[in-house]
Amino acid sequence: MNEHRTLWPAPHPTGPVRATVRLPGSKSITNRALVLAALSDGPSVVRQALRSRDTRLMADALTELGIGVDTTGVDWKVTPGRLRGRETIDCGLAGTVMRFVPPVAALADGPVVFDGDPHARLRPMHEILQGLRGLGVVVEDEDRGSLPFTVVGTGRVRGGQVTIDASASSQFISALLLAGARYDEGVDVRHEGKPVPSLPHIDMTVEQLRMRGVEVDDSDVNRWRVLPSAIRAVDVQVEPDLSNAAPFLAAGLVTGGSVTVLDWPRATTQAGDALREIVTLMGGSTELTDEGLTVTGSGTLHGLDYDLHDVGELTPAVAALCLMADSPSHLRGIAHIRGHETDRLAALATEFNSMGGHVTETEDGLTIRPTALNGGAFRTYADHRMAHAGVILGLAVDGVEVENIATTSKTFPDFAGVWSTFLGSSR
Ligand SMILES: O=C(O)C1=C[C@@H](OP(=O)(O)O)[C@@H](O)[C@H](O)C1
Ligand SMILES: C=C(OP(=O)(O)O)C(=O)O
Repeated sequence: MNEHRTLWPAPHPTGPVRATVRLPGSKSITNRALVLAALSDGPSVVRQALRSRDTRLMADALTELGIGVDTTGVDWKVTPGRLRGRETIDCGLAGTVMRFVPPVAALADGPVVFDGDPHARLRPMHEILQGLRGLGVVVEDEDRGSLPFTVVGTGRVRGGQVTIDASASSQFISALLLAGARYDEGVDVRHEGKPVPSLPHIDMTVEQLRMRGVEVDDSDVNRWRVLPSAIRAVDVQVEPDLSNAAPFLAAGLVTGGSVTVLDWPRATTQAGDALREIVTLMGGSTELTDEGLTVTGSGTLHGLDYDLHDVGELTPAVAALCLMADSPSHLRGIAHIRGHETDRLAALATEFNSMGGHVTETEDGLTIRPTALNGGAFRTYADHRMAHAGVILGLAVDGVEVENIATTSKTFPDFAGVWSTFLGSSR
């Protein structure tokens, strides 16, 4: 049977879930740390790097470009070197690879070809390619504005001022900032267009740059300046991936149990930290201690009227929770997630409705009305977070079968095993 057609019976707990879990590292932090380590002035270590498809693709991409990336241990060692062209980079379906690596490849000494999974060719790239051109880089894409394309590296980049429309993805901005310190004039990036989504992710980029001694001015709205400088090699500790905590916290909330995610940071730029507010608004309680974050549910969920513009990657999990609420929900500000791993608004509406849901797509979000739900096959469209939505549904509904659960390997090693063990460890 084709692996992608396989259906995985989502565990359906029969009582309140009371369990603790330690989560793998953050994709966003790991991939930023790898890029910055590659551009640094000496070797450094990414401690407890996330070992998943997206981070392996990043390690492989940097290796192709001539960087030493030793991924044999829990801590990954990165040794910068001369950036090499005449290579081909596989981006898979990773936004962070297809957006963050081209500005690095522009510093290589020859052309670098980029391509990825079939769906990756549909993800927005035009504005970042235009941004690179505006900074003096030659990019050949036969006017596609998407993968595949070639970045013609010449060993150096002029840099300077550029204006792009980053309303489709914050990663366009992050990408130019991450490599910008290594350009002759640094970068001065302005955004013009509808509001930039996922601003916490840009804050994460700025924080990671400043940690390495790079001067960044983000004092104006829609403008980010990175001064030209060396990037200091710094060892970093990767935080647990808080967006991937969503299904685990949902287990406490949906079943009226209590779940602890260990090592939840007290302060973080991760978008997933918004789960604390969302869980509370839906009727759960949260407690943040030195051990981690504990979410306790009452077994009843309230509907949500919420703008997810800053934290769009949480939408599939939050929408699944809304499906089980006692009142309608309106999720707004997320038109851009039509350009994520799949068109997430369409995919969520289609799959939830096939389980008896009453979900309608709006121009920039979803309206979700509570109904009686049924089991059945839940399709995932090669999207890890669709699989998370499916297993959350399985918490409340018997007989949910999640297609291609292995798609979760994009950002979570052995999610199915960890999820089953976690639910099985409930006291
Ligand atoms: O920079 C990053 O690490 C990310 C930025 C966000 O992208 P968008 O701005 O395209 O939503 C987020 O959704 C994605 O999961 C990771
Ligand atoms: C949008 C996401 O990923 P990517 O980094 O591929 O854009 C995501 O993980 O939800």
